[in-house]
Amino acid sequence: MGIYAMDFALKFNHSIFSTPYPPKPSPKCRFLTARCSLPLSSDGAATGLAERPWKVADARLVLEDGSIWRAKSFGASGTRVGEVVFNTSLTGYQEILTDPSYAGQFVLMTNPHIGNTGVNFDDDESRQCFLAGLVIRCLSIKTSNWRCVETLGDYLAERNVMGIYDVDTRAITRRLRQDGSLIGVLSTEQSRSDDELLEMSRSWDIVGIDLISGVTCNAPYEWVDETKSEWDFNSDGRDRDTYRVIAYDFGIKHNILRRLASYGCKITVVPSTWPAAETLKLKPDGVLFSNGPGDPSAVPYAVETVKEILGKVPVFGICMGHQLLGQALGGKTFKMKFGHHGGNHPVRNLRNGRVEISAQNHNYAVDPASLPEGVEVTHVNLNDGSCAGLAYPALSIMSLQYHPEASPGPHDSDCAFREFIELMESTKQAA
Ligand SMILES: NC(=O)CC[C@H](N)C(=O)O
Repeated sequence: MGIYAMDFALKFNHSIFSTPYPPKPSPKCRFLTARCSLPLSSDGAATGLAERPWKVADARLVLEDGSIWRAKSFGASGTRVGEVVFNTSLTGYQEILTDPSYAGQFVLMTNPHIGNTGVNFDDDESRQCFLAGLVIRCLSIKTSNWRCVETLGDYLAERNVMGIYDVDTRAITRRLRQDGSLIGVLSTEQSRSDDELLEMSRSWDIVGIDLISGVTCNAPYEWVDETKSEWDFNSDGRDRDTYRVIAYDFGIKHNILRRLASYGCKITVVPSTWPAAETLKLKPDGVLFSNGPGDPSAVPYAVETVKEILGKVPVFGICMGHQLLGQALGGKTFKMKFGHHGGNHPVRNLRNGRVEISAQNHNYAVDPASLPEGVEVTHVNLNDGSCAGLAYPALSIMSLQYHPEASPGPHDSDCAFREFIELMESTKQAA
């Protein structure tokens, strides 16, 4: 970590140190004093993350546009190819690392300081990290959190995930915003030439690949865990009837399941290829189509399953599930320039006019103009006007392009789960 980063860390933590902000001239000396007195040998050695004087740039990120970004590696070593996307979340890197929707992608965090809260036992959103790698500006040399059990670097190394730091994430983000998503190759292998890595990046594409088959579960299972009481922020689900929900796992995040359970659902999670007929045989009150990685046009089998279920039971689609619903209704999806990835995207709920701050992670979107009459656009992304939610009341369909379960938050859209419960309730009563 450079002096700039340490200055940032100290300014950022000014309230902890009770120093005024902006600091008066004298604290400048205190920054340097603090930096020199960092206990590198004790804490540094314990975390394994101390920047040693001899750590030099040992990794390259080669983008398909021909740019080469030298960086320092942490986590696993090797060579990986993937699509580079930037995420603007300030918190939640553990949840992001374990969101299966990032399969095939390098996640670049725009927050310049990552790793400071380490990794804990509770925050994984799936059984493993499926992403291609992590790209960050500064790797925290210390961890500080009451739940921390491990450093970010150790966590990634154990899971064979590559990370790089000391790279100009701001410059790469500006390039992605200007030119759109880019494929990149990350490598620590000095034996590979720049040209070889560039060729690799240019001969791979995320479009048209079924990434869901690599992340879905192998067999159906029951899910019972609710949001833990110390974390629950909404008691809406208490004292309700129970609803039997089948959740299609296209890369499902655990917090979707926890929120459904907290709202009183009895959930069976099924693999992405689970036949619609088997689902209907179980006579569920509702079906959830989950989030998931990659191109929704590359999984026609999933669209067929959705089609067979529509109109027979209330359904809720989240992110990939929303895109598959859009296609099943006859609409089209398209790839966005650089997508939406972050925990701070404003969305307008057109039914009640309310603005929700939402967590988002998608590169594709449904084209509302391609949808048949009767399908209602219920939510709009306020950053670019793209479709953020759909409903088709005649067939008891609702869907969101973003994440109502957002973990670690924001929680503005949690009410979508209550709406799904109400959809199942009203359908039950009408039967
Ligand atoms: N989070 C998701 O479900 C992502 C959906 C899809 N993979 C996309 O990038 O648009």
